Amino acid sequence: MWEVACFTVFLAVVVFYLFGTLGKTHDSGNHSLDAFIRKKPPELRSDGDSVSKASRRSFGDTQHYMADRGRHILILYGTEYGFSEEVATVLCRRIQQFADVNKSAWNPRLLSVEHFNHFDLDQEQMCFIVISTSGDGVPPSAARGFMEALVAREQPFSRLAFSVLALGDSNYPHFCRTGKLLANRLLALEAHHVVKPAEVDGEDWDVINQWMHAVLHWLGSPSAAQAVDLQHEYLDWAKINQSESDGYSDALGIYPMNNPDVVQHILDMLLLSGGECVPVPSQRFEGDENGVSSREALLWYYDIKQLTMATLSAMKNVTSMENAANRDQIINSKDMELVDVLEEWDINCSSSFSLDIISTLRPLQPRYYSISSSPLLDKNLLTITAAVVRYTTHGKPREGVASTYLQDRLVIGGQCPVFVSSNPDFRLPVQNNIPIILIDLAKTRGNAYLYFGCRHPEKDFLYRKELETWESKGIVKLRVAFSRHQQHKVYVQHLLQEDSYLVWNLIAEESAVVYVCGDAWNMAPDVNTTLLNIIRCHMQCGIQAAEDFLAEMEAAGRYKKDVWLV
Ligand SMILES: Cc1cc2nc3c(=O)[nH]c(=O)nc-3n(C[C@H](O)[C@H](O)[C@H](O)COP(=O)(O)O)c2cc1C
Repeated sequence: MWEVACFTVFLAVVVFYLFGTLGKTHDSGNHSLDAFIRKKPPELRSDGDSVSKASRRSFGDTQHYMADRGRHILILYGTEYGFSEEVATVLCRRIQQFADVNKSAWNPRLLSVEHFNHFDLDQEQMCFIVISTSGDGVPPSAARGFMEALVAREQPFSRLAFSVLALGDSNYPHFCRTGKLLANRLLALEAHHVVKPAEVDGEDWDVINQWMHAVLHWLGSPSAAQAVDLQHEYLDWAKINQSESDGYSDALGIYPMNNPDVVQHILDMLLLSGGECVPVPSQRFEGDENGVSSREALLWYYDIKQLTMATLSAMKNVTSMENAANRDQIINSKDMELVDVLEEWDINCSSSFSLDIISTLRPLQPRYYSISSSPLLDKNLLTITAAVVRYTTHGKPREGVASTYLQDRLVIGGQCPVFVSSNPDFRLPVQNNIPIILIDLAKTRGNAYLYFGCRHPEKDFLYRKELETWESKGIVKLRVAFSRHQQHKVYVQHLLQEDSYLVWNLIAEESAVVYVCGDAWNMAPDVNTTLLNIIRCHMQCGIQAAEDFLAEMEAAGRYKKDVWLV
């Protein structure tokens, strides 16, 4: 049962704050906002240890990064929401431990593919890449440049050994597409894979662990040592400090705060005062060297809703719940939150156990909201439009972390940690005389045709006033599909089909650009099918030719999607 209310958040002050403080140090306080702001410059680490910071290099380091000799391994990650980074960090730590235990010379270093200008795969001999798929089967935005550079590259790699761990979600039509493309591209460029690539559905740590196990097994084999020269060249990382901002801004990443009442309840059940010192997940945040209080950690740094298998396994060891079937039911139930398991499992807490539990939790991820304002109107104002998520499962009321934080907990005049995340592909055409067809997206210019879908004119017709004003001024031609207003459901694809001649004419005769924005699960595939039907009908062709036509449009940047699972 979903109760959804929409509202617009104005974030002028917040954004000013972000730009005003990035990179500066903060006086200590209850918590420093700087600590939350995701760093844009490259992350360089030789260890994946989330607690020890001794060997972590600051972004200010400009010395030769690979100053230590050894058998170098480059671990790359391409991430949108942080999970690839988390997995790559674990791999880095395991390789480091493996090298320590076996007294071998493996020397891993971890880097985001975002900074592909700062590493040179021609200089590398062994590279493991963890990369997710985002949008509608596209690379994470931070990985686009890297992927494009690889696609454009013609020269083969002479000696690169690699393996790819592709992260994804099989609920999406293009499962793990980026990782698969990447592995194929590297193979085509004559790199050779030394460990079978793997595809991970969601957070399936069994598959992740199997792949890491295979990586370590390979590193232990004589052929791995032979593959890598000990006398590896040094790379110069002096350029790494340069600002990488490209000025694009499409979504606002918000680090939300968990519900303080729920956090208090968890602290009570864990028998913690809230003042104990807890390390912050350093792979995500630049936190306090000495950790933060357990209350602050649970409020700002850790995900208390989506549990990891590590958390459940740790709790399983100390539960006094006898009934294994009930326990397993909880483990298998995806929407059990920390508070539920603590309540139902009758956990025997000790303070060290409680602190260990916290460190097994996933780092709290930022939530992304499309920016719904234009800098052309006011460059100091940034708005987002959010639906407040409240629902019921297992007989309990639940809430979305970020949307309820914005509505219930972030007070007017308050500050909230944010950063801007770009989607450079989802842009208006450079030539402004080209018509555009916008599907489920409220953004207009010139000859714009907007197909907007919602449930009911009185309930969720967002920006109705603005859109109708623009329509009356001839700025946009508006078509609205209501799914719950009349007896029959009407969706945007039905309106596109009705307007088949117009749509075809715009695409074929006027080189229109089509933008699809919103639901990745139903809407985007249905719109895709409708466009194929329109193409088939007007070109009098078969499905393959229509698919080729649409693929060409996509490759030419004339069919763009910004879609997500709702
Ligand atoms: C908006 C959105 C779009 C996604 N699109 C795809 C997709 O097309 N194919 C896929 O296999 N997984 C897709 N995923 C799932 C992610 O790849 C998966 O959650 C992955 O673990 C995220 O890793 P990251 O945090 O490193 O980006 C998508 C996830 C989101 C939130």
